Amino acid sequence: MSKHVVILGGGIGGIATAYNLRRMDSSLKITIVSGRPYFGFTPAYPHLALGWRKFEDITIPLANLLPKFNIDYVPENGESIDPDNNKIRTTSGKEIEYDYLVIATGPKLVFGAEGQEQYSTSVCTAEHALELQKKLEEFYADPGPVVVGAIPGVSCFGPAYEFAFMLHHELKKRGLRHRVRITYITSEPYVGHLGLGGVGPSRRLMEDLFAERSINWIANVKITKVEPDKVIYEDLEGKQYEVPCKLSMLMPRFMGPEVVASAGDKVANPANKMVIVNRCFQNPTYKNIYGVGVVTAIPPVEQTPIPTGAPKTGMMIEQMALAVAKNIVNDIKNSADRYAPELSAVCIADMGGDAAGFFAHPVLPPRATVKHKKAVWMHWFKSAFEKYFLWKVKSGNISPFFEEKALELLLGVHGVRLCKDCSGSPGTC
Ligand SMILES: Cc1cc2nc3c(=O)[nH]c(=O)nc-3n(C[C@H](O)[C@H](O)[C@H](O)COP(=O)(O)OP(=O)(O)OC[C@H]3O[C@@H](n4cnc5c(N)ncnc54)[C@H](O)[C@@H]3O)c2cc1C
Repeated sequence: MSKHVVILGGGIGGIATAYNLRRMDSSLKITIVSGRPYFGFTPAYPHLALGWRKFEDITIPLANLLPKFNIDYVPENGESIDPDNNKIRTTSGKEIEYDYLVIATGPKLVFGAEGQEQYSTSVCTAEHALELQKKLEEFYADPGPVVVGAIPGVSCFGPAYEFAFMLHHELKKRGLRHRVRITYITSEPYVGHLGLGGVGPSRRLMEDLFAERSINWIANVKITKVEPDKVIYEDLEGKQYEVPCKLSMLMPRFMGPEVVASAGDKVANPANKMVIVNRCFQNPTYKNIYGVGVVTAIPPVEQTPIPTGAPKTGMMIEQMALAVAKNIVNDIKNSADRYAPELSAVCIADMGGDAAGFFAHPVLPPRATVKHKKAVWMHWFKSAFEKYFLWKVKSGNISPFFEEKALELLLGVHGVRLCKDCSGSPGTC
């Protein structure tokens, strides 16, 4: 009888794992369980907030898409996991048995500063971005100071930089830029750290980009409170300061959702409830459970005075999805070969007219390759990549051979590597 792989989550990680599995083994039964009825291209959510994209441009309904590739779809969230009996329960109480479980739920958002959820905004989901779009329309009619930034414990800083740069661009276009003071406030020890310990000259570059755009910055501080008209932060000595604002967009912290915690401490990291995985993204205790994407527990790149985490970018997630699919298929075939993702990070901060890109390979230093580029073509590249990624999702082929070849030739990235010993922390193979 064919094996059943259940995947929790229909985002970048879940879809990429499902498509890789389908390509590698046409006989597998694959089920995606995901309460959000669409695939959303998360990197375009800041663009959605600014009205530069429509919801329909960057989302694809799952119910019609997945059956085309012989993937079953359950339009509900997973509520609990019973790892000893190999089954999950959905929010409606349906029990689904699995031979292999891939947890790819993305993060639970933690709005850790007092008043953040109430008085600030976010671009982390399409719904948040649409809400922000409405607020921005009111804001343009009566503008004032803006704070953009990240609270302590954030791992995903890219969207905050992007939003600050893109808002600058939009305000200029509307002839409003001179009426809006923009301040970037962050838990990173310096701007351009990005949760990655910096990438080449990212500190100098980000400082220059902010200075050229008249964006003030305050780094190495803890945002503690948001009020309707101000953001309050604390320095390392605990001294408090406030910055007035009419609008703020602050990145929340990420942790694992309740469904991961329900599987117990051998699956959920006690500190952040993310999925405990080894180098090959397999849970060390329950060997038929894997993690892919933002929900996996990866150690920070370095300790920082105010806690920050390592971002899990799209390229890293595609590499995780490829390794996990290979490992599941090899396990079924009784092959001993196991693969670990290389974990290479690409961050492209769109700035409206141009964009700044960074490449770190691998993410954990020492790095073999570090590249950076700021150019007009990078802006067009990011927009073209969005269309290309959505095409991949629509066509059911997430890892076309030409993409693998191009990454190998241009960046020296192979995506995954054969791993002789899976034990050990992610990114160390
Ligand atoms: C605003 C933003 C911009 C970003 N921009 C970039 C970028 O430009 N470049 C880049 O490389 N990376 C970027 N990232 C980082 C990363 O690529 C994205 O976060 C990416 O979407 C993560 O993919 P994922 O599959 O782990 O999670 P998601 O894409 O969030 O997908 C998770 C899915 O699981 C579903 N789910 C949640 N709970 C459950 C449950 N209990 N049961 C079943 N399903 C569940 C969710 O509804 C969602 O559909 C960005 C992140 C954010 C937040």
